[in-house]
Amino acid sequence: MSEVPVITIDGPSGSGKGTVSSLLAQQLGWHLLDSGALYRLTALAALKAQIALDDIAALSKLAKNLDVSFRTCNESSQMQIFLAEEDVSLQIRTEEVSLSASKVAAISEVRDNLFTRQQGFAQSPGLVADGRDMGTVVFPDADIKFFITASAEERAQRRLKQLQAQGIDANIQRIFEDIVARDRRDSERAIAPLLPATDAIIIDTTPLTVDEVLVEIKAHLKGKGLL
Ligand SMILES: Nc1ncnc2c1ncn2[C@@H]1O[C@H](COP(=O)(O)OP(=O)(O)O)[C@@H](O)[C@H]1O
Ligand SMILES: Nc1ccn([C@H]2C[C@H](O)[C@@H](COP(=O)(O)OP(=O)(O)O)O2)c(=O)n1
Repeated sequence: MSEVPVITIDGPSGSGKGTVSSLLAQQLGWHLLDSGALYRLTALAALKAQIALDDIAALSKLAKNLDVSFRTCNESSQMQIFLAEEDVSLQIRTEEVSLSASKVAAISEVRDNLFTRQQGFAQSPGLVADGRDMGTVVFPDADIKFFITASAEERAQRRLKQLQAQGIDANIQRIFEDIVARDRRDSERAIAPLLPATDAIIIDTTPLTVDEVLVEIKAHLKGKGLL
């Protein structure tokens, strides 16, 4: 067990881990770590500074010195993400940044330089940590670990709806292919690959709504005395 209670929620793109982690953190009144955002911010900062995605020395320096802050907007309870005082909450979600983030995330020096920063999010009264390696690498002693997944087809459909709701024109075949390619890169990389921790509770959300996933997670939290 960790000093401050930590819940880890790992899983592939579009499994719903971001939605579920954010709702759970709000409902518990705990802190939230969106670790994927740190990789996205590193990628965005590299694109802005025109640093090549194979320049390991420059990228790891960028990750180390990233000037980022996460702020909760009082009216909407939505998280706003700032890079050097610029609100980049939307910029970090573009396809270009998503693709670049998964490349940057495969560099071990970048991961090492983001490690301590991520652990610093574990503050009282507790932390919900969302990512790929929260339960395996960053918080191996977490109080409870979840790995949430869904079929690639379902995840592509969810992403399509999400983009359409934002008024973004999208193509289901392209989204599906991107998801499969990103899954492959995230799972096959040598360092911190996308894998459930051996002690993770695995939830297949393909047939479930967000509320049903939360109900299932909370039942496990109750069982562990965390609720
Ligand atoms: N269980 C679910 N059923 C249906 N849609 C979901 C479910 N979980 C998440 N979604 C929707 O799918 C989209 C992707 O979810 P998100 O939380 O961003 O995934 P991730 O963080 O794993 O990439 C969002 O629009 C979200 O509202
Ligand atoms: N702990 C983490 C979190 C994300 N990553 C990688 C995986 C993805 O390619 C990028 C972006 O992650 P993010 O969770 O924001 O992406 P999705 O919302 O799941 O599509 O970073 C990682 O390697 N380790």
